[in-house]
Amino acid sequence: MANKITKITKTLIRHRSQTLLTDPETFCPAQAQEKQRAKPYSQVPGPKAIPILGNTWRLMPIVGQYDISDMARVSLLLYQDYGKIVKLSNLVGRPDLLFLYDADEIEKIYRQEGPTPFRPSMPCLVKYKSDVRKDFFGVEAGVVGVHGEPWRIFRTKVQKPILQLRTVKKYIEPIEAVTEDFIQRMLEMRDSNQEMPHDFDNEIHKWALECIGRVSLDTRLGCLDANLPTDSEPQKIINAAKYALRNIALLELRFPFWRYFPTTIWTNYVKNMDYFIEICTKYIDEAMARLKTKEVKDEKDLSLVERILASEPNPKTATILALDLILVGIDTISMAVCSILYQIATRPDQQQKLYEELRRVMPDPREPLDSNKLEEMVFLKAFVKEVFRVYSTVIGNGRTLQEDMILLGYKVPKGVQVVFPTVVTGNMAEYVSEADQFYPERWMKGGDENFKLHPFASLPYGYGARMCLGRRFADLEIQVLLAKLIRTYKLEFNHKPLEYKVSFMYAPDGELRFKMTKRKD
Ligand code: HEM
Repeated sequence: MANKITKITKTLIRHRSQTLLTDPETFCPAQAQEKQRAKPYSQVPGPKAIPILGNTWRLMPIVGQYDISDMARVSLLLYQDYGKIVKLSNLVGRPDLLFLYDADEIEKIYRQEGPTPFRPSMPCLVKYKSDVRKDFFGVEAGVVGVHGEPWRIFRTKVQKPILQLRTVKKYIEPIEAVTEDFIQRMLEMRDSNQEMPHDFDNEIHKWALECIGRVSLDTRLGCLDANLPTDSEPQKIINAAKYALRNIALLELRFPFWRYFPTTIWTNYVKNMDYFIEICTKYIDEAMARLKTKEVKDEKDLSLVERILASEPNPKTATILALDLILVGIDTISMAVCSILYQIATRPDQQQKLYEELRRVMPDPREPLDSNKLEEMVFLKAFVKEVFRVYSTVIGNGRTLQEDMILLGYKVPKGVQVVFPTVVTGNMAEYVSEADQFYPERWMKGGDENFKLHPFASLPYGYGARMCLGRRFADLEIQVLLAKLIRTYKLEFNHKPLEYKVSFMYAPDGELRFKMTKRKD
């Protein structure tokens, strides 16, 4: 009998300790209490939905109260009207959007995400990859618009070479060469007032495309040639990229007619995407042919594309990667550059500080850049971070919850798309001291220690396993351009101040007629 009791007691103790280890609520009573006290999801504040059209009408042209091009202001309005957690529910054909303006809660979501974070973006790209061109993409459809295990497998294959500093450093020289050509083009483009043409943003697009072509297709596409004919290949790629990205917001946020029948925007979108596949296949096949005849002694001699081709004999992987990099790597970087150049041109004191740093690091501007010199440009990097904080090029990031969570005291079910409006949180006094001041030094070591800077308030490249795959190249391209340009030229903007708008990215809206004059030394 005594034996039986001991056995039962032991079983109970084992069961109890297992429960303690596996059930977080028993393990952490505070969590259990939080869950008990949490309010239902239905009580999350937000604009009221109307029958049939739900809240989608709010994003429709004319009748809608929110203009997509004003999305940055919309996310601020939602915060001002409803507080730190706002639900936009009953959107036709898509799950609820939950806007979250609390950096601690954003941090909680990022830190708890599992091995396959789900970024709710680009349903039209998902349809294109998984349905319209399933024949081409198959299961290994890349990283953009791909989720779960297929995303993890693809990302694991390409992540190491693309994020390795060793690989990125190899591109300082090629990016510098592209940038020198671009600056030469800028000089040629100046009008009699030494100002850039009205469509200078198109020129920045060409520079971005030339950089991404060099990195992801191992080629100089020739976008910076003067008098590029409108039907030339590079101009066609630029137009296609612009079209695809600028229409994604319309396709995704407005009433998704394209899901039910092929609208004009959708049909053109598909044509553009098909064109990208054609271009990427052409250049990757050429790179493969070159690699086959190349004598390789060391992996270090290989370019990024060649490293991928060497490890993945099916060129499809390199082709799909190139496609993804081009899809997200042109507009993001060129809009970021439009914004950064506009800020440096309209802030002469900051430009002077940057110039002094560059003169110190690059006493002879004709000498090539290297990683040590770039490392020393601390003010330059801080300036770029401050532009991203105040004018977040990507206005927000997001995650689809893969587990139920308690956020700011509400029970939020899995499947809800949580939006992190970086453009608002990066400017909240609660997270950033003197948030309304443009102060790059806040990002520098040895700055004011009492300055608050919540690490999750401004994350221009996202966070975690799904973070921007091209961030190292983006940083490199921006640094090289700013360093080369401001070391030798003064940039001014002598026109009416520009407002920022969202045309997929958040950037100054208007003609970037910068005045460019040579410095004396
Ligand atoms: C300043 C320019 C750029 C900004 C602000 C930016 C920002 C971002 C952000 C916020 C994400 C989402 C990250 C997340 O979910 O946590 C992202 C993803 C991504 N970015 Fe960038 N990006 C920039 C430039 C580039 C460039 C130049 C490339 C290509 C060379 C690139 C390639 C990608 C790719 C492939 C993804 C998807 C990663 C994945 O889902 O696994 N980005 N970017």
